[in-house]
Amino acid sequence: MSSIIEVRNIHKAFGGLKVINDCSIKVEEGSVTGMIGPNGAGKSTLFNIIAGNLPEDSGTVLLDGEDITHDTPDQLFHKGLLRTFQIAHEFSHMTAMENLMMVPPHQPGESLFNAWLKPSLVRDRETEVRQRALEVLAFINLSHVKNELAGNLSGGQKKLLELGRTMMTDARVVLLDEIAAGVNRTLLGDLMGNIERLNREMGYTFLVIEHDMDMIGRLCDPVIVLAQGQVMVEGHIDEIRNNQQVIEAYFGSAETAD
Ligand SMILES: Nc1ncnc2c1ncn2[C@@H]1O[C@H](COP(=O)(O)OP(=O)(O)OP(=O)(O)O)[C@@H](O)[C@H]1O
Repeated sequence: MSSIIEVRNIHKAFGGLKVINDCSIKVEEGSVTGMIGPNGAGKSTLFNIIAGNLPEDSGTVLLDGEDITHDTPDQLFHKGLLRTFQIAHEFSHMTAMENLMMVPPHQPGESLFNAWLKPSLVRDRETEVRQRALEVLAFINLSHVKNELAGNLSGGQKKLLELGRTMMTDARVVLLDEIAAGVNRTLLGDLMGNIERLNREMGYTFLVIEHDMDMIGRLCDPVIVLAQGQVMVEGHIDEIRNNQQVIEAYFGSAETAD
């Protein structure tokens, strides 16, 4: 396997606080790589840098060997690197189906020029997008709520919809930031099953920040442990759980490594 994402020697400080400290990681293509670490370890900061939401102080991020350090989230979206975001306020007033149909980039329907001159193209494209949205809803088991406003969905259903949005485009790498938080066990099972299927059947690579160790244990291999803005250790979850350094890093924080 080759690296699809490579983070090289990233540094980031907020004022005098060094949060990411010469951090280097590799995410292998086709993997579901987990990232764990005590509160404040710098996991979200590193995610934000990879996803183009936060500038680094120094260092490089590569996607398939291409330097993407200064790409915007929109540019990364077009290159197939996405992160899930909570459904924004304005989207909560749209149905689950409409939320999915909003996603595709370069939708010809958005262009007045196309609407005037190529109405059939717009119609074809809309039919295609609608069809894909229906397939995504079936895949994520939300067909029964397709006409429900996103704001009325349960926490877990919203997470499924967020994952579904990544399926409306041709994603290659998806960054998941604590998607298990507040999701009930049944829907969490659905969510994990979908991540596994997207990985196995559609070749998605995932980088997952998660505090839920059951989810990390079931889905992720390898697991990277971040502490004080650096990689402390990387390996299979069983090695991580028994690693003395990791146990000590968690000791005294709100989380435990078991
Ligand atoms: N925009 C910011 N301005 C100042 N300090 C920040 C900013 N963002 C994060 N920090 C600080 O950087 C440190 C790392 O935060 P980060 O959210 O990356 O950690 P984390 O590993 O994701 O933690 P958690 O598991 O609690 O989400 C923390 O001390 C945090 O307070």
